[in-house]
Amino acid sequence: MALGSESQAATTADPSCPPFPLLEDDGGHIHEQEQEVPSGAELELPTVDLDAPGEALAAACRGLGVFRLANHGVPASLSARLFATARAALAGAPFHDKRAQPGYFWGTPALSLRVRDVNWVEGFHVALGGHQQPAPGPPLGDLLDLAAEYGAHMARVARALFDALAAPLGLGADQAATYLAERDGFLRVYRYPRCPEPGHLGMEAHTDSSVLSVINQDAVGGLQVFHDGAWRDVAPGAGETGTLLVNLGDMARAISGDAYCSVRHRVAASQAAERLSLCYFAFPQDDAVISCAGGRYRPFTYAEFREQVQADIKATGSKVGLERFLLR
Ligand SMILES: O=C(O)CCC(=O)C(=O)O
Ligand SMILES: [Fe+2]
Repeated sequence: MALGSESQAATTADPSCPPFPLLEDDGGHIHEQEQEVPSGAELELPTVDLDAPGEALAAACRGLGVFRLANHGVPASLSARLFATARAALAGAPFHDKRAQPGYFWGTPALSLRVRDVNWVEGFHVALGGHQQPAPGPPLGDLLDLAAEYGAHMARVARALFDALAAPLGLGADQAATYLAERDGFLRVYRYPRCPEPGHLGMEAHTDSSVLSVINQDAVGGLQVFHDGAWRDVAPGAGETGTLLVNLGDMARAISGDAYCSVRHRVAASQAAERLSLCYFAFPQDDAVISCAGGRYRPFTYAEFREQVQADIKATGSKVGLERFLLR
């Protein structure tokens, strides 16, 4: 059931693609456990209006933990320019050039260390929050400039959503401020290249460690949400200039005492079309003590949580997450 040889990683003919390992003769064994889980019908998501989030937001957070966001105020022209630049920087550049660029990654090493589970994805990790980046030439330099402008919109959106979803939790002013460091989040610019064979995931199943994550995707689709015991497709909607998609992460679940849902999700790889997405993640401040009266978790700092996740991934290849902090 193992790959013939990890050293025999095959590349596709496309020079923009990283050397993703392909299966040799026993196609389809990857993610066999995932594939035992049934696939259900497409999942309808609720829509929240950022101008009037109200009860729709609270219901979406308590229910699915994922929703579409309308009236988000991100200019369609900014989104379109960012996608075009991302396409040029990823699909339009040879792998050998990209791998030398700051922030470039492929195969999501942060989520899995096992070669056989490598994810069919590449991208750039862009730290927001004013860290001085060396200024590379175009198209990556342009991408970073646009990402900074887009990141400011994401911070605005995240703060507005957080204040609305935190209100019913009765957080103090200090908690409301430190539980979301919206300007210090990061942006991942993903490209899921066309995959030459079935049985691969673009991104394996996980919950986000964030407070909340905001996904902007093209019209290709591939995102799936685990709901009622099945993997359900999420329609991409109108694509890059339409509604955004928001999902809550582990920190929203912890500060709400499990009232809010940190949704399990993954991305299917497609043989038919490549997919681009821009994902923004907002976290608590590193030293924020996450606690919830009557909750199931012991108080922990966000830095502690992040370090535990990294340690678990290093030791086992997978994230354990909040279970690690359960009160004994
Ligand atoms: O590309 C996407 O739509 C989702 C990516 C994702 O789930 C993640 O980066 O955590
Ligand atoms: Fe995610």
